[in-house]
Amino acid sequence: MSQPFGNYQNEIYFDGLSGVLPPYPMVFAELEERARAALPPGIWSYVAGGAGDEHTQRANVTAFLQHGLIPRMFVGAAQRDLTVSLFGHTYPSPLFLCPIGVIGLCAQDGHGDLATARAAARTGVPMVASTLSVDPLESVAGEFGGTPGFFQLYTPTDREVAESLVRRAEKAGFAGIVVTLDTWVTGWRPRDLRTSNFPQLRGHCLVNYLDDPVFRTRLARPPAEDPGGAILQWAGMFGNPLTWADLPWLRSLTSLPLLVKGLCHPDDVRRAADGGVDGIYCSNHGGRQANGGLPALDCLPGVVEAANGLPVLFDSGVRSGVDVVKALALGATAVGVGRPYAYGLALGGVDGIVHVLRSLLAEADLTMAVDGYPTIADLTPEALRPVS
Ligand SMILES: Cc1cc2nc3c(=O)[nH]c(=O)nc-3n(C[C@H](O)[C@H](O)[C@H](O)COP(=O)(O)O)c2cc1C
Ligand SMILES: CC(C)CC(=O)C(=O)O
Repeated sequence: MSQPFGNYQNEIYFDGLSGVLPPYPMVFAELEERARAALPPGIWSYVAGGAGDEHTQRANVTAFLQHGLIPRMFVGAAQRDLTVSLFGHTYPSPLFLCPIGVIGLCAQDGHGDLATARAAARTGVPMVASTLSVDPLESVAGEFGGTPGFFQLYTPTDREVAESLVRRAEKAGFAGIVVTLDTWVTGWRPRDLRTSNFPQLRGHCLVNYLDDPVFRTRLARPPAEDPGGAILQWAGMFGNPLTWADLPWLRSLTSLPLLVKGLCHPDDVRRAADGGVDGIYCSNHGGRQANGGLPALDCLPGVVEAANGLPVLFDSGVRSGVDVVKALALGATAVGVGRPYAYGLALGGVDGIVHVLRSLLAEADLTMAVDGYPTIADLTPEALRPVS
């Protein structure tokens, strides 16, 4: 049995009774509103924004409303089990922290990557650490405590630099490599075009390249002497339009578990599985990359079926504990928290992230208790009906 996450509710009640108001919002709408006020406008619009008119981004969220949980009685769900086994490690809950490239900049001290890793250590919720970080991947992994996290690779076109990043992630103790496939080019993002701060934001998140011994051999002069040259060198190798022909090479890069992020089509899932990946990560990048697509949740059942038993990580649109329960019922092995934890970080650093995670878990746990689904195994598509 995992820890009773619902106890967080009692803690808040008792704090409230002793006159200490909960310092952070309990629901996403308020979290978002307060983060908007707390973050510098350019960072806010970058994090909150998406592709085109953001229809897909909104649909990711509303898709959850199309599914209703059916409560079951006489189940006696007094004990719940939310533990999940992933690649040989048992995590206390099915949540994970999505890779967020500029998460570093959402923290008041500019070290949001480290803060996220510390929140992972405190909650047992693993972090998928982005290549695009403010803090070096070795320092991030150094904060994981007993919660092994994953390294998300943006694959540079320079294969030796890619290999070096993976070697470093292995050496730093990451538990797996997540290769993101849907962002080799940035989508059409009107909010970023309006604020035109995207290049500057990215420029702050290149430490993993600038520190990399192989990347540095590609530079005429060290980054400290010629920062502009280093950024240009990086920009020239960032976007790698990978094809299926690259999968054997990606697979050969590591013996760690390899996951591919951004898969929504069952045929792609089957082909990736045939190519030897260890896990599928179903996501549409939170609607940041292509507008006009299906909500990621609608793709999940097909992905799960095609994955044929491989673990399926899911993100895009998760805003509540009930959303977590629904994604599990549709077959996700683990459910990713994206923007909500960025907002928690902006409001309260490590404590803010921990609060967001504990709130999601308390709501998920209590929903499973009330609705009579005590374990994740009990959550099947049968637990859901379409909302008319
Ligand atoms: C500001 C921001 C930066 C992101 N950076 C990355 C990244 O570096 N690598 C990656 O694979 N996904 C990145 N993502 C996508 C997330 O991993 C995830 O797919 C998405 O946030 C899920 O959608 P949601 O935030 O609406 O729940 C980013 C998302 C946001 C909001
Ligand atoms: C486009 C990348 C540089 C970062 C990212 O993944 C994102 O902003 O969604």
